[in-house]
Amino acid sequence: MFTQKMIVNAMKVDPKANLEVELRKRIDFIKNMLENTGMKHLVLGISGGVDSLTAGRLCQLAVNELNYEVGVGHEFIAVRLPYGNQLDEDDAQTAIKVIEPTRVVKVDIAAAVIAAEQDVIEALNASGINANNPEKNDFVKGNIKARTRMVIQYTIANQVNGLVVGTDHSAEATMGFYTKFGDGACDLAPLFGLNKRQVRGLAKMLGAPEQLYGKPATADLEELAPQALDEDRLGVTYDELDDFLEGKTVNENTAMRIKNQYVLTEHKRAPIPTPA
Ligand SMILES: Nc1ncnc2c1ncn2[C@@H]1O[C@H](COP(=O)(O)OP(=O)(O)OC[C@H]2O[C@@H]([n+]3cccc(C(=O)O)c3)[C@H](O)[C@@H]2O)[C@@H](O)[C@H]1O
Ligand SMILES: Nc1ncnc2c1ncn2[C@@H]1O[C@H](COP(=O)(O)OP(=O)(O)OP(=O)(O)O)[C@@H](O)[C@H]1O
Ligand SMILES: [Mg+2]
Repeated sequence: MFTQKMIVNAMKVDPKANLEVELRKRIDFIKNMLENTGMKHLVLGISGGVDSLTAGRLCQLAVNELNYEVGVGHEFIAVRLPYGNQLDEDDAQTAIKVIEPTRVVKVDIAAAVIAAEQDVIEALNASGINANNPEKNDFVKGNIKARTRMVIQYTIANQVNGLVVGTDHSAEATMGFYTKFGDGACDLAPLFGLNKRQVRGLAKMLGAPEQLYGKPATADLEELAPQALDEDRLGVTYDELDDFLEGKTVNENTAMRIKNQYVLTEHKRAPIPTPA
């Protein structure tokens, strides 16, 4: 069993972090990734949530600095990936205004997601595997959405010879609250080492309005529960998770829930098992 201390050490959250220092460190990290790989483009989906706003603005600041310091041609491509009409589209547009990305590319994922979902359900039913549970299908379809967004971001990265940026931070990583090889797939994860309140703090420093830096987190993947709050799904609040990751004492049931979820999702953070 993992102890709180083991999880805190692995998730690398500094409770005394100075956000000015964190900001500089993360912009430099992104710049170094571009310099070391020889690539000039960064690609990231912008949802309307605080994580992608923060990571997106860090990317833009990194390419702006590189364009000034080492030469032009560095770009941040913000990708809008709605599933049909997005309920919080206004927030996504506000995020884009804050980020001021080099470019915005929009791809509606609905057709691709529906095609994959329907074809698989049909094939499973034809093979004798019952795939007609509406709740399960809705949950599984949520993961298809996250993985379709991954496919599109990598398609753009392939086209422009760029890197895909991830938005995973330490609160999300602890709970494994992401789709394996979906939004969990990326070439760099500049928010890792921050808990959720630190991500919100960075967003505020970067000029986000309160409506975005204080916005309740939603994966927004379920059609049977649009805009469902992460906290309802996780069974713990981000404040509790953040406190846990800062080494503070939290309610015993909460601590147990976090530790259990950390164990259950260890496979998402670990290298792929091989026989040798
Ligand atoms: N012990 C183990 N060792 C190795 N592999 C293991 C495994 N257990 C499951 N697996 C594999 O992992 C799969 C399950 O993982 P996965 O496919 O990720 O699916 P799962 O973890 O069941 O679902 C993803 C969760 O993340 C949430 N999410 C997703 C995307 C974005 C956000 C957000 O906050 O924006 C949140 C989503 O709401 C849902 O609760 C299994 O089907 C299996 O292939
Ligand atoms: N509709 C969307 N358009 C573009 N990218 C998306 C969309 N939905 C999800 N993503 C991508 O998947 C990532 C994971 O979603 P997640 O909900 O964890 O982050 P967020 O929406 O940025 O912030 P929050 O967790 O506070 O809602 C996003 O950061 C973004 O890169
Ligand atoms: Mg979100």
